[in-house]
Amino acid sequence: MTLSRQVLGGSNRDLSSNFLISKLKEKKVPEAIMSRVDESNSYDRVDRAHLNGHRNSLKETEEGGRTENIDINRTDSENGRSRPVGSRYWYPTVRFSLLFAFGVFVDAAVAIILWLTGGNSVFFIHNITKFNILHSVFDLAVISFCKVPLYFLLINCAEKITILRFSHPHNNALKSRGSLCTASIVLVSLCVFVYCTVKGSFILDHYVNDDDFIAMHPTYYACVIWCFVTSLLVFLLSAASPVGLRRLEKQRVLKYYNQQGQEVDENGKIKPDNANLFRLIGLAKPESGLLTAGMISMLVSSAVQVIAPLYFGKVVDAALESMASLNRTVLTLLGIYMAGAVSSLFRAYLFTLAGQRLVARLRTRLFSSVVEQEVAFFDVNRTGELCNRLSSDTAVLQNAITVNVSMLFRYLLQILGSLALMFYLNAALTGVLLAIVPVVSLGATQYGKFVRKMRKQFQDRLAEAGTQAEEALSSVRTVKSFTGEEKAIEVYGNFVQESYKVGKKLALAQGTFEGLFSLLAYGAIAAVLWYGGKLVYDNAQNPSDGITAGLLTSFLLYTLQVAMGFALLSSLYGDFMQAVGASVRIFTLLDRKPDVFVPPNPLTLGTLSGEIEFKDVRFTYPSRPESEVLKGVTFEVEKGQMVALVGPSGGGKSTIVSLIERFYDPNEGSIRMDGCDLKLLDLAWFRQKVAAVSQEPTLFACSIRDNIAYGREATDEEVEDAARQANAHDFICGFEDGYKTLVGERGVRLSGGQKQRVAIARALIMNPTLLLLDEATSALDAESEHLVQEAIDRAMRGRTVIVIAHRLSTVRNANKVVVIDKGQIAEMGTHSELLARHGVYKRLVLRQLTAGNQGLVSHAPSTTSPTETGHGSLEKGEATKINEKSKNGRSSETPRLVDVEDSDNSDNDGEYDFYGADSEEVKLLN
Ligand SMILES: Nc1ncnc2c1ncn2[C@@H]1O[C@H](COP(=O)(O)OP(=O)(O)OP(=O)(O)O)[C@@H](O)[C@H]1O
Repeated sequence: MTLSRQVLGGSNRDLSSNFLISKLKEKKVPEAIMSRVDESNSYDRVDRAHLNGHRNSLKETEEGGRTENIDINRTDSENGRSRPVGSRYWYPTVRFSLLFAFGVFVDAAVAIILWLTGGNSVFFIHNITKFNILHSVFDLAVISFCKVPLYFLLINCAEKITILRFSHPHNNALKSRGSLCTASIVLVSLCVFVYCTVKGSFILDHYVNDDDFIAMHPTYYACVIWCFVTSLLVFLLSAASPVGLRRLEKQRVLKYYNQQGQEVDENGKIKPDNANLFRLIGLAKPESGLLTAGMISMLVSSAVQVIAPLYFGKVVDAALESMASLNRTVLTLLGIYMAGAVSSLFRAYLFTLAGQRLVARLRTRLFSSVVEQEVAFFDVNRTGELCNRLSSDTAVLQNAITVNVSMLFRYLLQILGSLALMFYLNAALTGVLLAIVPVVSLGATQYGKFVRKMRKQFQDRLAEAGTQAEEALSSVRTVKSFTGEEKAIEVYGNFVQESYKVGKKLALAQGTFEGLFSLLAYGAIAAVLWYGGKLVYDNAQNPSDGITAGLLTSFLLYTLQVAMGFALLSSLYGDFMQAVGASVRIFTLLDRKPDVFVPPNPLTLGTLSGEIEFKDVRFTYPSRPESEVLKGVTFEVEKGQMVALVGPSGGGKSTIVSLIERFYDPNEGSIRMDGCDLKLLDLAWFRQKVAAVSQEPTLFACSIRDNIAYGREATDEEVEDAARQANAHDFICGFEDGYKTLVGERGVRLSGGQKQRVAIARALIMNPTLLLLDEATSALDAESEHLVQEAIDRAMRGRTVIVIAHRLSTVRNANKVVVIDKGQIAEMGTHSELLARHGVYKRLVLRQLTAGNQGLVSHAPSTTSPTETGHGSLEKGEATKINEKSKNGRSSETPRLVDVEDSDNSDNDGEYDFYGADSEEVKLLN
């Protein structure tokens, strides 16, 4: 909805309102708004706490002076945030009072035009000089002229009082003033309606019963009918005005402003100007050349459409005249149609082409805007929904901005051109037709509103169903393995059913509207036919009277054309409203700035050694602000070191890795790379130096070669070299298409182990300084695990590595083991140091081993039996002992997480000597 009018001003009594006003003036805020702010009225909604905060921050800035140092913890303004200092209500442009005023204006204009049409004739003069209620419509024109300012004044006053009453519901003085205003509107409209009805009845009575009745000019009859119909409508609208005006309370929007006068949200984030019609049309600016050419073609084709019925009539008259005349007229008509066909071809081609170009550009822009969003954005926005924006919303805009705009102009030209010619052909007949138009238009507007609401609901339901389908289809393996097909079908079916319910209502509304519309349209045709037939009859009696049969034919065709034009226009209204909805969503995405701190001068270091320092890092996921995930984590990783992160599931290990990749920024504390805060580094440069291999790597649906070379341009040799290092070369060569083998969506055509090795090759080809690993274990068979482990071991050499460790062999080799528990560092040291401490780490090792799991971090129940476990996972001795333990009554197939204290105190007596591979460890565990 286009919001433009600000009515109430919020000002600040605490902070000098002069300050706000001067700031607003600096930003060239329109005078209208300024005066409202200046009013310092009682609708003040300034958040005092915010203002005080703002005042403090101002003070700080003044005291601190200007400094070149960037305080990266105070990123508010850089991220487009500044506290709101005031708020105001904005009201929609298209609201009751304006619609009412517009309607009254059109009503008066048409009435006056109909009166003036009788000009240059004796009727016109007699109308004024010999005024008679039965023969003049001068009185109707005067009433129409006078009622416009009166209604404008009254409705404006009523609206102001209604708005004041929103804040002062118990003010009796306001209440009575409001009632007086409303009563005045109703009274005036009632008087006008009564006068028009009485006058109309008199004229009708005399027209039908009085043989001496002196006929009026034809348009004066139309004027009487018009005034009767519109005065009834205005009276009904006046009676409904209290309800219409009160709706403003729901329609108004509270907007917040910062000290610069920019619109912000409650949190102070600058809000983009999301959707207005000009911006929507502005999207098509690059296509202006095509659209102009299309418009010219459209003008020609519309002109043909307007002229054609005239020639239809001429053909009828020519047929009654002579054969030669008929041939000539039909040939001319054919020529006109040919011109119309050629121009229609160009019109359709040019507008559709412009639409296609626009949507292609919009989709690319939208996709790049979405992809550039911070990772947290994707935590709260579902992929299916975003895909919907890209596909359906852009398609709606494509049609609205190009094809629908062309249709709008076409139908308008068709209606206006036809009406002009109709007036030219016979003004009285046109007047009869025009009297029906306002009723139809009002119905169409109401219908448009209803359809807009229903379509939005329908689209929303459909989008939800689409999201469900996308989720189920993209995880079809999981769905099938849990025999979730029926559930997925049911869930999808429910959403489709919901959309169907709305669709049903929409269908009913559409049917009802079309039925009523047809009734009115055919009624109009019948009325025209009757009156036209009478004129043809008069013409047959006396050739100087009435009209010819050909002219009536033309007139009927014009009537159909006007009726169709109106019908199609009303359907366009729904489409435009849908486009406005889609544009709000699209502009919101297009305007959204990624919530990531970008330093003014991003740094790139000459060399990156890979030293990392976490200093008192605290972090909360934006999507779950109530629970802090990292609670003051401090540790260091030296150059070339391998650091293992271990700890219970959900402790925060992956979060640490995500923070290093800068998917998120810490809320407090800092992460430094080679002594430099991560936030100050050039993000793209930094990410080139870091490679991550996750437990379940995602591959793209392209060839193996393209997957390996995803991070950078690489030669075939480099790709092959990386694949060799990752133990992937042999299996790739085993495929028929070798490196050109397509891996399928998310790599479904490769096994888990193969996928991981391709992912390792993809990381290695980047030659990263820092390698982030999430070791995978459970999903692989012994042989793949061995190959993957070997590839990982090789990849780790000569780099700084942070690994979320699952294997004893990994932690044993780590320079440092960091135990993360409940978002804090529980312990830190080498494997043997930690075992000697009898703390969380030791308990963790015992628990996992007792449960028959080989890992230090259990994510999923292991399906690998201990005897199958290869060298990469557990040492031979370790496997044997676990197996023995299984035989002792604890099945390794059903891992049991025993109570930590239990396992520590009772179960471990002499049982955990599987560390026999290393006698020191065995002692420590016992
Ligand atoms: N994107 C996210 N949005 C909100 N909360 C999250 C998100 N990712 C993780 N969490 C929460 O943060 C906490 C730590 O998760 P994290 O994945 O870092 O743990 P972890 O130690 O790596 O666990 P695991 O070993 O099971 O992978 C968990 O409580 C988790 O629910």
